[in-house]
Amino acid sequence: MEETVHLRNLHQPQPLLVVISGPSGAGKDAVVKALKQTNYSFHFVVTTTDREPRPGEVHGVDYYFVSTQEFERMIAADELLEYSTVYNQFKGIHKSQVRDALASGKDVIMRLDVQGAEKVRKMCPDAVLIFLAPESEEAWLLRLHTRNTETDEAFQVRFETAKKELEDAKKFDYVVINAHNQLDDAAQTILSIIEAEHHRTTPRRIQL
Ligand SMILES: Nc1ncnc2c1ncn2[C@@H]1O[C@H](COP(=O)(O)OP(=O)(O)OP(=O)(O)O)[C@@H](O)[C@H]1O
Ligand SMILES: Nc1nc2c(ncn2[C@@H]2O[C@H](COP(=O)(O)O)[C@@H](O)[C@H]2O)c(=O)[nH]1
Repeated sequence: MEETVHLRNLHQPQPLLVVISGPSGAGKDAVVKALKQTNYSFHFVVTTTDREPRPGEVHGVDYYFVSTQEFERMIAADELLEYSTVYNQFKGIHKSQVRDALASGKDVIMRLDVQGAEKVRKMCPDAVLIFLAPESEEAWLLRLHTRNTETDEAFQVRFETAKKELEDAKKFDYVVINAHNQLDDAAQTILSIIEAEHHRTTPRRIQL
């Protein structure tokens, strides 16, 4: 009698939880936007925040904008998977959003500051952590200045925080350089990482 060969069991990709992190101005939002423009189908986690929307930001697309009181209610009700105070404002991720997306079989991508990424690592060791970084200090400063969304004081806080965050890059699984005017290359590298992750012999298993 011939032995059965279980080829079908060899490749069974599981949905990934991918965290894109890195210092302010590294290009996290830009790279997520670039990923959305590719054929890759994923769920982008929309963060809830109590900060005011910036011009052009859309509720439900860029963030869920809520009052501080509503955010505090979510914390008390234990509705958030992760939350942090980032530059004096609350940022957090609703558990149900992530669970529903993973249950649908889609990869889930979230962009978090570095402290948030570390919290997700503790809660979910099988998450894929990607540290996005600019290629030089000059390019990075130019980028942050060109975006023109911070006061001088806020800018300085982000810059000082970023210097510390760079030291944490080694705790991540991957580092991707988002070189100036090479955004599509950075997005492509992230897609390659995700593709490779789907071919692991032992798939990462996300349990929340
Ligand atoms: N590769 C790149 N080349 C040139 N400009 C870029 C590149 N990547 C991003 N940018 C620009 O740099 C600025 C900062 O990018 P972005 O807002 O995506 O950073 P971020 O990491 O999400 O920052 P924050 O953490 O403060 O939200 C934006 O104006 C964006 O358009
Ligand atoms: N810890 C978390 N950080 C988050 C989350 N969503 C976004 N962020 C990060 O906050 C800063 C500031 O963002 P901004 O839009 O106000 O400039 C930035 O680094 C984001 O990546 C989150 O859910 N948790």
